Amino acid sequence: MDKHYERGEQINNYTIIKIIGEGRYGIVYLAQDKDLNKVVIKQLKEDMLEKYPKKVFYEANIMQNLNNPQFPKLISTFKNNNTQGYIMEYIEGNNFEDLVVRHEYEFSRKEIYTIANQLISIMKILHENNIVHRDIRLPNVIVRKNGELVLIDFGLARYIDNKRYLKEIDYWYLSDFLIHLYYTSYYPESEIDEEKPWFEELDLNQYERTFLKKLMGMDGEYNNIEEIENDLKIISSLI
Ligand SMILES: Nc1ncnc2c1ncn2[C@@H]1O[C@H](COP(=O)(O)OP(=O)(O)OP(=O)(O)O)[C@@H](O)[C@H]1O
Repeated sequence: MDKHYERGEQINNYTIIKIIGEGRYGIVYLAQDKDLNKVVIKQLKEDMLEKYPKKVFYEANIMQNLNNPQFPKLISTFKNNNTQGYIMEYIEGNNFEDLVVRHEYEFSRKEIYTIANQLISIMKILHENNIVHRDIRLPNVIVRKNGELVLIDFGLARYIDNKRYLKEIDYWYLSDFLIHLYYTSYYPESEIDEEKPWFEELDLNQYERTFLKKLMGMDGEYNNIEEIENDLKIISSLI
């Protein structure tokens, strides 16, 4: 059984405030230093450490190589008696799942294009560093108070190898992310709505539809991020 740190306990001079998540790989805590600066601590589960001693540190390794405000900074790794893991910068703000599900926020076209643009910039940094994130989903993008987006959770991120780990998977996730935002202003016409795919259900113009499909590889495919940027520019200029 993995140790679960309680409120007030310490990991490397950081005081635990509470658990904010627990997945297959680890237990995630919110903690603070003596000046009350918050950090996030990821404690790796013992069985995962045993099974995948290298893989479980990919996230820390990749974060260490990304020095940019669009990603949380890795502060340090830790190894105590029975626990191991890493400590990272805490990003204050709402994630997109909170905005969509809890706040029921309806995104306008203009906002969706701005978000798409920011996500593309984030993907550009990643891919230039040869990293594919593989999990760009609503809960993994936080909006800071100043409107900047931050991508978190590099648990599935890998170095691009053009065999198993391809950059195109992030294009697919970008499309899926944007489709979720389009759905925030979608209201079915009748209660008993027939099952339709998103590209028929959503009120998209032909450029948006092709853009989203192409990102998913359903209608041709993008070869690079510049092509994606160009198409988004055209779409944005039409509103
Ligand atoms: N650097 C960070 N700053 C702020 N919040 C964070 C940060 N990293 C993770 N979180 C939050 O902590 C919670 C758990 O994090 P995370 O998703 O990485 O782990 P998890 O619980 O194992 O989830 P999953 O199994 O879905 O990957 C989430 O609510 C996430 O928004």
